[in-house]
Amino acid sequence: MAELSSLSHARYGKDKVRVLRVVREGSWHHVVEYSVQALLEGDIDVSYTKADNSVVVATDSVKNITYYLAKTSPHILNPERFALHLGTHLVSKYAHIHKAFVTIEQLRWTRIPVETDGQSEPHAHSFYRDGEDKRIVKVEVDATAGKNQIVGKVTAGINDLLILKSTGSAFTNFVRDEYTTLVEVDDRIFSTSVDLSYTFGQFNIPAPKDEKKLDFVVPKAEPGSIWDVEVPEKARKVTLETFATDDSASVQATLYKMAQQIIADNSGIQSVTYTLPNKHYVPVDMKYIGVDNITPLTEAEVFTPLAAPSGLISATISRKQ
Ligand SMILES: O=c1[nH]c(=O)c2[nH]c(=O)[nH]c2[nH]1
Repeated sequence: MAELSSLSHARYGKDKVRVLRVVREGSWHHVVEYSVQALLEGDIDVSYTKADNSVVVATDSVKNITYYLAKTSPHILNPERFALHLGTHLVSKYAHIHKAFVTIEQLRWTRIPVETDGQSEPHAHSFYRDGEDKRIVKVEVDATAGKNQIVGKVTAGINDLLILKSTGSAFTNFVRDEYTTLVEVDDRIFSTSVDLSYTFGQFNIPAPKDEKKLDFVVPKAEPGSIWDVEVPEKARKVTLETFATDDSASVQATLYKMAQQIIADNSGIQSVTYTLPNKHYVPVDMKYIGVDNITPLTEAEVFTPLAAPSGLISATISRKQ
């Protein structure tokens, strides 16, 4: 049996480490809620092939390290930096672990606006979930070339940002043949659930200098770079505003405009991927109850969402070298 197969890929760690962290600046509190996945690669083959656990940093320990850094890292409020800090610690602490893959899903907690003296002010310690979209950060920390030559790679973005526009969207001039039943429309509902990810160019990470390998140094934050904390909010804003204002010829054409704008705005971003389901809303034919809701089609007022099937439009747009 042994000669027939070999281990070609191995990676393990902890998934769904859920953490809410409170940072107190006096009475002004910050909160973040993350679900963290931290996976390891390295000289771990014998744990699979020889039942030798001496190379295994237990996934329970990976969970404990995640909580330890959630408590101690000065970068906890920023998921990119926290993920890089965690990954850098893992590859620095363990000689035989060469790569760490950290994925963070961040849930929204936004300050509740409270009216005080006729002015709406964000509350100091009360928050609400103002959207089911999540911020996603995927980090690879690679110390394969040596513990003093650590390389970081980051892809970040958004999942599940649900949007809809009731006009400003057309779909015409597509292939017409014996399979075509779709009618051309110059006005329709356009709804999608945005998954966006953008990838930064790789960068060097200084090795932690302290004995416990807990140091993590953040360099100067050039605008549009991985260290620029404004990038995520800018990308979300561009996505929403382009969707709202584009006179859409198709999901494809609007997607391309969003991605182009993100690349133009952020010099550190190398490529942008959107995945956009076309969540169809169909006009209801109400003739059977004596109401005309569908002539002309562009003036339909009552629609029903079609759960399935949906279109699925995806593309990656890359910066020209
Ligand atoms: O924007 C669209 N792109 C398509 O590729 C497509 N296909 C379809 O049936 N409707 C749409 N809409």
